[in-house]
Amino acid sequence: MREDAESLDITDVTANWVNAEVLRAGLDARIRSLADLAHTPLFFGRLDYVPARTFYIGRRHVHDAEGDPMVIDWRAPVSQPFYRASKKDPQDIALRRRFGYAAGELTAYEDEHLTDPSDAETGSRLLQAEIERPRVGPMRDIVATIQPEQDEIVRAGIEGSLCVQGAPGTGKTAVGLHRVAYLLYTHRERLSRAGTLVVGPNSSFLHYIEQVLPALGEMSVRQATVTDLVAHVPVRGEDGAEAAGIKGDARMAQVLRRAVRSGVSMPQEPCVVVRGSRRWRVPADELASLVEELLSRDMRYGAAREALPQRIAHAVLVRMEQAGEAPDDRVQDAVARNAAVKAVVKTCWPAVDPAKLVLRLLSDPEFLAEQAEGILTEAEQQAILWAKPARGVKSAPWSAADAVLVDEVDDLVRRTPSLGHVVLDEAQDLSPMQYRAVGRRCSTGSMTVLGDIAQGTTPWATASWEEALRHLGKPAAAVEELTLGFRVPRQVIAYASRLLPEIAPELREATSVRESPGDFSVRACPAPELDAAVVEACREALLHEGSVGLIAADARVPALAVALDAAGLPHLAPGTETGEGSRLTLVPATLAKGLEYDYVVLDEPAAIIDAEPDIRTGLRRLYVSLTRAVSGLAVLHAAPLPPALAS
Ligand SMILES: Nc1ncnc2c1ncn2[C@@H]1O[C@H](COP(=O)(O)OP(=O)(O)OP(=O)(O)O)[C@@H](O)[C@H]1O
Repeated sequence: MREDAESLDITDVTANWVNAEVLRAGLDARIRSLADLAHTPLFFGRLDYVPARTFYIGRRHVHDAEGDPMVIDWRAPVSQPFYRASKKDPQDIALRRRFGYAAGELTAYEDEHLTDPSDAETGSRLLQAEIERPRVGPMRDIVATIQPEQDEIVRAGIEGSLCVQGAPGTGKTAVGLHRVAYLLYTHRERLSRAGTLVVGPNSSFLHYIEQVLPALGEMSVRQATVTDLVAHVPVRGEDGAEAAGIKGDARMAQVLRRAVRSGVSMPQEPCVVVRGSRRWRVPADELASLVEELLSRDMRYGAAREALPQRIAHAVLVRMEQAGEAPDDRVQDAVARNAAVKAVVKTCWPAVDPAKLVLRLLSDPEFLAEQAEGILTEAEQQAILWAKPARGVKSAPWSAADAVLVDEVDDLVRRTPSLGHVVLDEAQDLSPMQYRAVGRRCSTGSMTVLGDIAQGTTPWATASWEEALRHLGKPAAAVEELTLGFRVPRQVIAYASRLLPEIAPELREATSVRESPGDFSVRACPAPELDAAVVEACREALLHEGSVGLIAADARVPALAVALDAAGLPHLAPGTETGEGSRLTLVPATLAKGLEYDYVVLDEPAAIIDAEPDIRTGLRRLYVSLTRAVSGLAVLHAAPLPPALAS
C-alpha cells in the first residue's frame, strides 16, 4: 500500500499549482500514515465468523495487491465482536484469537471457541500481561484489550452525550481518546467539517496523552485546557479561593447578562432620515417599541444590534411606501447605514467590548452593585472587586476565572461556534462558569464527559454529575460507571480507598483487575532524615523496570530537587517524556492528576493536605497522589498521617 502511494504520479493531473500542492500534501500524509511503526504490529486479533469467514483485526485497514482486505480496522462494525462477543452471546463468532507480541515480534496466541461448550471460560493471559507491562514513555493505546464495558462507551452513537464516572485507573482517559478515534472513523466527513476537541486539566497531562491519538491514526484533533479556550485576555492575576468560587458560580452568568444589556436605553428623540429633498421621521415612541421588541427576544446582543438599524430602516420604508414611493432592498440597506440611524443605534444599543465590560464590573463598585443587585450579596461583590481599579485591558490583573467571565460576555454578544464533538477529561474540577464555557463550544454537537467526583480538587469541584451536565447544557446525557481498575494494585487501591468515606461517601471502592498485589510500604522517619529517606526510596524504585514518580507537595519540590541532584539522581519535570535513560519524574502534587508511574514515592502526605484551602480538598489531592502507581507505592512521612490512613 505504501509503495502504491509512493509510486503515484500526480504531475499534470491538476489544473493549477494550488490543487497540485493540496494533492501533494494529502498524498504525503497518506504515505506517512502508512509508515511502519517499530513495535506496532499490523494486527492483534482474529475473528472466525460462522460460517467460515476469517478477519484479522488491527489498528488500521490493510488490503492486498488486488484490493481485498487483509486486516480490518478495529473501529469497523465487523470488528465489534472482538470486544463484545462472549460465551453467553457469541455474536456469530466461532473463534476469537488474540496475538501477543514482544517488541514487535509475534510471541504467543490465545484462542477462545465461543460456540464450543467444552471450552472453559478462562481469563486472558495476554490481557493480564498487557495490563501488568511496565510503563515508560507516553500513554499507550489499548486497542488490543478494550473491555466490553469500555467498548460500549467507545462505540456509543455520536448523537447523544455521555458522562463517565470512574475510579482512578478505570481507563476513562483511554476510553475517551479511543472514542474520539472511533467517532472520527465512523463520522469522518461530519467531524472534519465541525471539528473535535479534547479538553484536559493542564499541559503536562495534554502532553502525556497527545501521542495516543496519532498512534490511533488520528491527527486532526485539537487539545486544550479550559484556560486555552478562553484566552481573550492575558492572565497574570490570581484569585483567592473565595473570589474564585464566586466568579465561577453560575449566578455570575445572570450578572453578566444584565451588565451586557445595561447600556441599552430608550430613544428620547425621533429619528429623521434625509434622502434627496425629503425627510422621513420615525417618532421616539415607535423607536422605543423596536428596541423593546429586540430586548424581549432571546437573541445575541450583537445580532440584535445589527438588526436594529434594519428595523428602523423598515419603519422608514413603510412611510416611503405610504407616500407612494416604491423603494427596494437597496434603499433599505442605504437607510440602515444612514448617519441618523447609526446615531440612534450608537446611543440606544451601544457596542459592547467583552473585556472592557468585565473590567468595569471588577473595577467599579457602583456599576457592579447595580448589575449584581439581588443576585450577589454585598460581601460577595466586595470579594470579587479588584483591590484597585484597572486602567486598561492590557494591564488589568486578569485571573483564570476572569477570562471565563470575558468568554461568557463574548458569547452573549455573539454566538460561539459549536464543534462536532468535545471530550472533557477530569471534568469534576470545573466551576459552573467553566462548564458553561466548554458547553457552548459544543451547543449543537455531542460530548463525552469523563471524571471522578472523589478526585475533585478545586473548592468548587462539582458535587454531582447531574449538576455538571446541567451547566454543560447536556442535562439528558446518560451517566455510566466504570468500576474495573487497570492501573492501581489491589493493596494500594484498598489503602487509598480508606479516604473515600470522607471525600466522596456516595462512591464505591474500585476493584483492581491486576493480579499482582503490588509493592506497598508506609515508612515513618524523623523530620531531619526525611529528604534522605525519600532519595533512598527513589533509588530503590529505580532498581525496578519502568517509570518512577516522586510526588510531593508543590512547596516541597525545590528542596527535593536539590536533594536528588546532590545524590546524583537525574530527574524530569512532568510532561517531559520518560525513556529508558531518564525514568524518574519529580511531580508537584497539583500536576499529578491523570498521570501514572510504575513506582511512586509519595513524600509527606501532611504537606500535600496542608497545601489546600480545606481538609476535604486536601484529602482528595492526597487520594489522587496515592492512585498514580502501577506496580508499587512507598509512602514516606515525618508528620502524622491523616487518621483514616494512620491505623
Ligand atoms: N482495557 C484496557 N487494557 C489495557 N490497559 C488498560 C485498559 N483500560 C485502561 N488501561 C490502562 O490503565 C491505565 C489507566 O487508564 P486511564 O489513565 O485512562 O484511567 P483514568 O480512569 O483516566 O484514571 P484517573 O482517574 O486516575 O485519571 C492506563 O495505563 C491505561 O492504558
